[in-house]
Order: sequence, then C-alpha cells, then structure tokens
Amino acid sequence: MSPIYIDQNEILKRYKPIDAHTHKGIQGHALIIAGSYGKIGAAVLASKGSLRTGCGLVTAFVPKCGYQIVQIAIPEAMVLTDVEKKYLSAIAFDIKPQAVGIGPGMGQEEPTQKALHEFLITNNIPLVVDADALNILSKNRSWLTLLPSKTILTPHPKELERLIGEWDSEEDKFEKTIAFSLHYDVIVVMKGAPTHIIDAETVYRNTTGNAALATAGSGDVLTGIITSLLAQSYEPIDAAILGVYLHGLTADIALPETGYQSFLASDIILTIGKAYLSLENLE
Ligand SMILES: NC(=O)C1=CN([C@@H]2O[C@H](COP(=O)(O)OP(=O)(O)OC[C@H]3O[C@@H](n4cnc5c(N)ncnc54)[C@H](OP(=O)(O)O)[C@@H]3O)[C@@H](O)[C@H]2O)[C@@H](O)CC1
Ligand SMILES: Nc1ncnc2c1ncn2[C@@H]1O[C@H](COP(=O)(O)OP(=O)(O)O)[C@@H](O)[C@H]1O
Ligand SMILES: [Mg+2]
Repeated sequence: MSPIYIDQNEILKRYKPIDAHTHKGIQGHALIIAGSYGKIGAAVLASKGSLRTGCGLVTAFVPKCGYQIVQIAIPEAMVLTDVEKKYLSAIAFDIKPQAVGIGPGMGQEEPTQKALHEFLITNNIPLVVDADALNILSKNRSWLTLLPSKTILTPHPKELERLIGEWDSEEDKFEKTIAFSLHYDVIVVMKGAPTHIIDAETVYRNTTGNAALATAGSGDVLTGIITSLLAQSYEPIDAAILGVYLHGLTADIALPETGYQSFLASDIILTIGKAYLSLENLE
C-alpha cells in the first residue's frame, strides 16, 4: 500500500474556483441532520462549516430544543425541526438538498436509530455519515447496505474500530478498511494524525493539519465542510480530499496566532477563508 499524498498538486487538480456568474441557487444546498439535547453545538459547527465553504444554502435538521439555538447562532442557516424535543425521531423534509451530512451530536436513542433506518431506506441523496450515525450503523450492520454508492464515512479511530472491528497492526487496519470500502462501495475518511482516505484500493494520505485539531467539535466541522463540497457537485472522492486538506490547512495557518492549546473548532471555521485564499494564490 503506497499512499497518494494529498498535497498542493493533488488539490489544484481538483479545486474548482468560483464562477463569477454563479448564484446561491446553484451553489448547492446542504442539509445537516445533527444534534440532541446538550449537543446542538455539533449541528451549529457542522452547519457553519458548510456555509464557510461556499454552499449556497444550508439547512439544519435538529430536535425542537435546537431551533432557537441554531437560528440565533447562525442567521444564515435555515432550520427544520423534528417532532421530538430532545432527540431526532423522524427525519422528514420537503426541501431538495444536493447533499446530506448526518450524525454529529445525534445520540443513539432507540427512536433516533429507527429514524436513521427509515431515512436510509428511502434516501438517494449523496451522503456524509459521521459520529453517532456511524455508531448506529455499527450496531445495525445490515443497514450499511442501504448507503448510496460512494457515501463518505468519517470515523475517528474509535468509530472506525466499532465499524471494522479491532486491528492488530497498522497494516491490518488498512487491509480491513480497504475490504470494508470495497464491500459497501463507500469512501472512508480515517480521521487521525494524519488522516487517510480509502476509496476501494486507493489510499490517500493528507499532508495538512496538526495537533491543534485535537479539540471538541473539529470533526463536526469537517462533516459540514465535506457535505458542502458534495452539495456543490464535487465528486465524492474530491469532496473528501479537498475537505480534509482545507480543514487541516486552517490549523496550519492559525497555529502561529493561536498556538496548539487555544485553537478551537470555531477557529477552523474562522480560518477557512485564509485557507481558500492560499489555494487561489497557488494557481
Ligand atoms: N459541542 C458538541 O456538541 C460536541 C458534540 N460531539 C458529539 O458527541 C458525540 C460523541 O462523540 P465522541 O467522539 O466524543 O465519543 P466516542 O465516539 O465515544 O469517542 C470518544 C473516544 O474515542 C477515542 N478517540 C477519539 N478520537 C481519537 C483519536 N484521534 N485517536 C484515538 N482515539 C480516539 C477515545 O477513546 P479512548 O482512547 O479513550 O479509548 C475517546 O474516548 C458525537 O455525536 C459527536 O459528534 C463531539 O463532537 C464534541 C463536541
Ligand atoms: N493530533 C492531531 N493531528 C492532526 N489532526 C488531528 C489530531 N487530533 C485530531 N485531529 C483531527 O481532528 C478531527 C477530530 O474529529 P473527531 O474526533 O470526530 O472530533 P469531534 O467529534 O469532537 O468533532 C479529525 O479531523 C482529526 O483528524
Ligand atoms: Mg466526531
């Protein structure tokens, strides 16, 4: 297994600069399905990640308790609510998003598990699956076959272990993840230091990012970023690659100002602009 390094060259092959004549109606609509009582912040962080990466419209689908929180935290986002107050129980919407990001802060209540199952049965919108949605799939493995082809899964190491089982070496971990990617026809973003992306037998290794990212919510922001790129018609593998690269680049750019310790997931969101500008300067 020799990885393809995700560096400036790889990014410039994939990055699509903004068309001067674009408008919000064609810049993609991302739907973030996330949050539960005490973890609405995860939905906020993911939705902001989507908005800051060029998505024309972003809707957050949250339990009722998240309504005011999201509306006040992000006036740019639209909000749909579940019938339940504290957790998701029935995922229904009358909008037409081009991509859905599901899972951050969602919890694993029984009704939430059922809601995910029912959503997956009918859904054919390109999908990013993270956090508790991954944990629910690990508990209900037959539902993995319901994922659309090239769905992007973004597990951290513990979530990966729940999905593929324990590994006894780094090599074994990659073999198991490649087998998983082939079996379910999905892309696996193996978050870590560094992050690897597995698309069938191809392994990509990210070159940006640092330990400043070891902070609550940084994965939630990544979910929003990748969902946004997917909604903007990037191919799933390109959305995963560009998303992971930009996410890491924000930490590299911010580090001289924040140091490792004071960097927050919100700083990823605040630094995405500089990360994009650095891509434009490379062209
Ligand atoms: N503001 C909000 O609303 C926030 C909401 N959030 C939401 O909370 C939910 C629970 O998410 P979660 O990831 O904290 O719980 P969980 O899956 O049990 O994993 C924890 C265990 O995994 C491991 N581990 C993790 N990273 C690792 C690494 N790099 N390298 C190695 N190991 C690593 C580590 O295990 P250990 O090493 O301790 O055995 C750790 O104890 C989820 O929905 C999320 O979106 C959060 O995003 C926070 C902000
Ligand atoms: N030491 C590190 N170096 C580089 N990246 C890191 C490091 N620690 C964490 N990250 C990145 O931060 C993110 C953490 O995601 P995750 O564990 O899902 O956080 P959360 O669930 O709190 O949002 C991943 O993108 C991961 O690659
Ligand atoms: Mg996470």
